[in-house]
Amino acid sequence: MTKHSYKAKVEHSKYNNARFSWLISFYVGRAEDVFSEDIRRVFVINLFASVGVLFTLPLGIGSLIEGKFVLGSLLLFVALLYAINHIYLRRTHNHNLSGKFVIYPLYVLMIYLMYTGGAKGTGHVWVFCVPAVSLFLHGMKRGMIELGIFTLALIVTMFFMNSHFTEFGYDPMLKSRIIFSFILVVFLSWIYEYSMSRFNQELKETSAKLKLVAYTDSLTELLNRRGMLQRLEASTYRSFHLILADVDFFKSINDEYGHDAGDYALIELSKIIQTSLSEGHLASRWGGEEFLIAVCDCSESQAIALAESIRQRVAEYEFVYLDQKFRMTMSFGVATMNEMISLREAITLADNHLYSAKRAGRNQTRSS
Ligand SMILES: Nc1nc2c(ncn2[C@@H]2O[C@H](COP(=O)(O)OP(=O)(O)OP(=O)(O)O)[C@@H](O)[C@H]2O)c(=O)[nH]1
Repeated sequence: MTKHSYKAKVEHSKYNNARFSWLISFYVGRAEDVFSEDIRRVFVINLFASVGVLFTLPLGIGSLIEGKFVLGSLLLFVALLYAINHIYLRRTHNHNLSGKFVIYPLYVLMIYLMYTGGAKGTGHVWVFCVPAVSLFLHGMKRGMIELGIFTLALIVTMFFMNSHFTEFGYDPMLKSRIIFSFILVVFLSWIYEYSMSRFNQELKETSAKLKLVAYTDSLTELLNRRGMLQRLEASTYRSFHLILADVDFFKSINDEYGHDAGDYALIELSKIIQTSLSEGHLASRWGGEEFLIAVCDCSESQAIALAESIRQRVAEYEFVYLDQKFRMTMSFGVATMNEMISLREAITLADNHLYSAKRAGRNQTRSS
């Protein structure tokens, strides 16, 4: 990475951190990727747990003051659970388990509210928050199954149990409408969750495609320079060998056989290079007719031997394009990156050695 692009990256991340600092401090204080699906889930569950505490705590205290001991205790218990859950999530980021601590107490609390009628018969007004939370936390399939069971539990509680709900004067027509409007909210939440998950999926696929295009050379399908640098910079290897290879007199191939034949030759060369490499080795199209190869887990002499074997395979290969046949050679420069020699320095060294190979007559490998 150049100094300039590194500085730009740091500046960009500072900007993002400042822009989203309230979000970051709210959920986990982790700033690498505020848009990842995992972090979005952690954020929403944390937000829900906080809002849950804000609602259930005063409602619980209010119910206790009104003398509703069971309802008040249940609300305070849920508030406590959500507060603990919030702390647990901040520490572990385990949103799968934490989500269960949010949704199951919510189901129980809502059924209890429907059964008792809540404060002055208003219990049912809270039930409409369930579908969105359930579908968000458990996804469309499991969320819908749980919502189906929950709806059945609501119907049983409202119509077939001697619930206190009846005491507040709700006639069957009104109760049916509450159930129907609940089902409508389930349906609307399902549509929303469905379109969101489709959108997220498409976003992920597009992002993967864009990354592929940004890091791949379209002609040879090898990594391009950006892709190779990114992989080398992200590598955990402390030392690897770089082989810079350049086609000899490629301009004359283009001039003599045409640009399309030149393109075909580059594709064939990339195949020869790729089939010469072992797993874990990287090959890239570094420039026009230049290829950069990175090999690790081997000695410098093995890297030179690899360059030599590719050189020989290319020299012996007959390129056939339409009715034209031609041969080509390549020159190679080998250098090593290690604790003493940075990636940039190793690339420059490989380039210098390649230049030496060219000056010495081409079709050869040079190293330090
Ligand atoms: N067909 C084709 N030609 C390309 C492509 N990219 C670069 N080139 C050509 O590669 C040639 C490189 O020429 P030079 O830099 O003079 O090098 P050279 O002729 O290989 O000579 P030496 O490297 O000194 O042996 C130029 O003619 C470019 O047009 C490409 O994608 N397709």
